[in-house]
Amino acid sequence: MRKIGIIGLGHVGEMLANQLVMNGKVDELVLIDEKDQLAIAIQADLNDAQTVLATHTKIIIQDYAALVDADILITAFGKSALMKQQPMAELGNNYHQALQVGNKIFKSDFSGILINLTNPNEAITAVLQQQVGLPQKQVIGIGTVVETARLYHAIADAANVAAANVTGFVYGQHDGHQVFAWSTVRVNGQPLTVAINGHHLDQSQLKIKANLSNWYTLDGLGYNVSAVTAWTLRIITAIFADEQLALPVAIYQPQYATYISFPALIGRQGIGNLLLLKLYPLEEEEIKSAATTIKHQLDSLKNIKGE
Ligand SMILES: NC(=O)c1ccc[n+]([C@@H]2O[C@H](COP(=O)([O-])OP(=O)(O)OC[C@H]3O[C@@H](n4cnc5c(N)ncnc54)[C@H](O)[C@@H]3O)[C@@H](O)[C@H]2O)c1
Repeated sequence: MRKIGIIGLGHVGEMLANQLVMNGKVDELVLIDEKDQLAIAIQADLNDAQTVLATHTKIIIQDYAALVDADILITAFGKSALMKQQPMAELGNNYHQALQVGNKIFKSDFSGILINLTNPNEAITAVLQQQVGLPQKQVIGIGTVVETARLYHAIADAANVAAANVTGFVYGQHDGHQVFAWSTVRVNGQPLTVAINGHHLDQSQLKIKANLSNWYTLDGLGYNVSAVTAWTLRIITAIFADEQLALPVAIYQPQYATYISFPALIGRQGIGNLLLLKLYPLEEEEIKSAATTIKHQLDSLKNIKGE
């Protein structure tokens, strides 16, 4: 039996629940939000939709105790409307929510893999890991997975190839101190220093295009939802199938002594081996600097702890 929990049923949590149920990807789904009526509404709506499906998902709502035997828990609580002010504007609010939610998860005796989507991603993942008390390899953030996907999209468009032909990673801090590790990027095995499918690709243009994709989405919708949902589903599949899939998720990286977005293998155990790739010295420096930014963000939380 596959059992998943989702905490926070806003744009992202609701879409994720919808995709999991509609595609028959889960046998039991636990849905939790601070708004009771929202959880009741989503449960009713999904159960109505299930009348046409050949699969069935048992949907449980507002019950932390039901997480005890869940395989995977997604945290997607927050207040994404704050991001219109600036990318890290959710920090104070989400920190307080993370303390409360983390404590309730701890009391539920949940022992599976926690995937955190809440922003600021690396910092909140670190806070949740502390609160929940699970081993670091079982507490993962979505990190720079979506930034990496945007880079694939930009390269695929510029070189007229499929995004699936692109590999490589953006490291660092989601929505903040991102590090585009060009040394890791390949298109069908070729580095960007050679012509790709007859196209000479300009790194700074690719970076602008990747960031623009985020800008267009936020400008028109006011939030991001489809890409993060699709990649979370991809991670869920990798966990259930024990794939050892490499993605730049937010993980505890001992070398930097902090949670940071860094490529690692994902499987049934959560995080397996980290990918210690040979990067350009400048990239190494930038990752170190991103780690410092994340540590400062975590330090700043100590000052608001007493609120
Ligand atoms: N990493 C990414 O690529 C990415 C992409 C999109 C969103 N996000 C982040 O994911 C989070 C959710 O995004 P969204 O657009 O769905 O937000 P949203 O504001 O639409 O919804 C958040 C939901 O969380 C609920 N909530 C708040 N505090 C709670 C608590 N203590 N317990 C239970 N529920 C609680 C709210 O009631 C609301 O329904 C945000 O932090 C957002 O920044 C990350």
